Amino acid sequence: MTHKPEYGLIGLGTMGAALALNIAEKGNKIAVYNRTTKVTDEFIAASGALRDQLVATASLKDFVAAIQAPRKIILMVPAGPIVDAQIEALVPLLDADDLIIDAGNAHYADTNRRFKEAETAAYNFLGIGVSGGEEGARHGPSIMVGGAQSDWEAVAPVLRAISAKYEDTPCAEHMGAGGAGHYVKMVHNGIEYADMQMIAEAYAVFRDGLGWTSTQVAEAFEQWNTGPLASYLVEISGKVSRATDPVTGKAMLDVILDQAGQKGTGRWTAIEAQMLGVPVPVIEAAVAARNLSAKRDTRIQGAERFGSPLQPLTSDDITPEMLEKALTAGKILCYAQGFEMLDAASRHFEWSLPMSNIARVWREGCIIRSDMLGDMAEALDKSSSQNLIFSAPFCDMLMDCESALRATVLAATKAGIPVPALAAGLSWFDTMRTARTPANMIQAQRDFFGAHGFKRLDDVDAPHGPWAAQ
Ligand SMILES: NC(=O)C1=CN([C@@H]2O[C@H](COP(=O)(O)OP(=O)(O)OC[C@H]3O[C@@H](n4cnc5c(N)ncnc54)[C@H](OP(=O)(O)O)[C@@H]3O)[C@@H](O)[C@H]2O)C=CC1
Ligand SMILES: O=C(CO)[C@H](O)[C@H](O)COP(=O)(O)O
Repeated sequence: MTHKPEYGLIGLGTMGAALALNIAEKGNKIAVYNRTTKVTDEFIAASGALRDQLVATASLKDFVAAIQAPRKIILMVPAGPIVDAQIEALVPLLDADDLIIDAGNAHYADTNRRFKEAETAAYNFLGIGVSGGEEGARHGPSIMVGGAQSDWEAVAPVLRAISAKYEDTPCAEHMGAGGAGHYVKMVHNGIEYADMQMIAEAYAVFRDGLGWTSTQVAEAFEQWNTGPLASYLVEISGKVSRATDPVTGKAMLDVILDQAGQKGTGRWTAIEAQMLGVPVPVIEAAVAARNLSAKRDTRIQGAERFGSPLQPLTSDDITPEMLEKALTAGKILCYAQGFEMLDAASRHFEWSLPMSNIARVWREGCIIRSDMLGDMAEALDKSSSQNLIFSAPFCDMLMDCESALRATVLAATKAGIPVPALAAGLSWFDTMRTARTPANMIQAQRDFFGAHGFKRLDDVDAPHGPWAAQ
């Protein structure tokens, strides 16, 4: 008699189908269910040698019945109300001790709420962030787990087995209780937005400033991927720059509309950073840039009304080497902001986030994987709360790259090329090394119009200004 699978997965879309095959390939039988049965049939038909590991079901009732209790059921459906509806449909069919694992990009607050609902209804729940896109889900994603330690331990062998490996170390870790896993995934995506935006800004300097072709841009990205910027996003930027459109024969990038999509995780990161009072201006600039990109009609109207600001640049203004250093600085600054946010969240939500292990889990499998993360993990091992810009080797790297970042922002500004994320990184860095900011002016203004009071630099006990007398 064949054993029933312990695992089941609902939602055979891009991520769910790949994850189910990954789980099957690692020697686990898995039951699958999809709202549209035709998709299940096609998935099974294409499953090849893994067919015997898969148990296809056509109803939720059959799906639950096909799994051995205590069941481990992975949801890979769009985040939000669909997850709630799926849980609501599932729960009446479950036994106590069954475990629901939401593996989509849920908002951590929804995940916290779902934990409470699970406690009341007596099933177990995990919220896990999965990164790596379709390829990662199929062959090794980075996995960030939130929930009870005992539930993590129940699934850890399988999650570790399917995860990406960095020198044999699985990129799957328990981040903490409740929504901790989804929170870490959210910040991962915020950094992803910032990383992508800064690469796009470098592309803009090449394309609009130096007049480079996509092939020339591809060469620069390919070169950069052998140095400190070595990362998945730089690698794929080289690939997309090199690609040719099979329809027109033009460079692929030259036929793609300049409106960036978004599902919301970057925006959530910016909002949550504001809630914590942690500045993440590079991420905020990246989110704003996506929003601005969407306003194409207004931008076209602006170009017609005000004229394009674009001026050509020469190699006297900017070189690929300078841009590489500028991007290196920008990358350090945006990761520093992301980790500072995670440290603040860890304390605020009392999660004890494993800061250096977050960097380790991101070394492979996920979209922001990059060579720099190994050094970041070591720096966070030494001090998990000190901002990364103060840690070796990033302190020295920033000193080395700062002038190139400044020159890049200056050159781009002179040429009329918007570089909001790089400029935001530079301003943040400049502020972080300014012992006396102009915030004394803001304090004086606040006191003038609202008697809000201020602290003084000296010991004089006079917390208000002489405004009435002015
Ligand atoms: N794509 C990516 O690169 C990544 C995505 N994610 C996250 O993973 C989750 C899934 O994303 P992805 O695989 O890309 O999405 P897809 O759109 O490819 O697949 C969605 C799946 O959910 C099912 N579904 C949609 N609506 C409902 C509904 N109302 N009730 C039941 N099932 C429904 C679909 O079934 P049907 O066939 O019937 O439509 C399909 O199986 C999301 O939370 C996403 O943010 C996380 C990391 C990376
Ligand atoms: O989570 C991911 C990778 O880590 C997804 O690819 C994410 O959906 C991309 O976000 P957006 O659609 O907002 O660009």
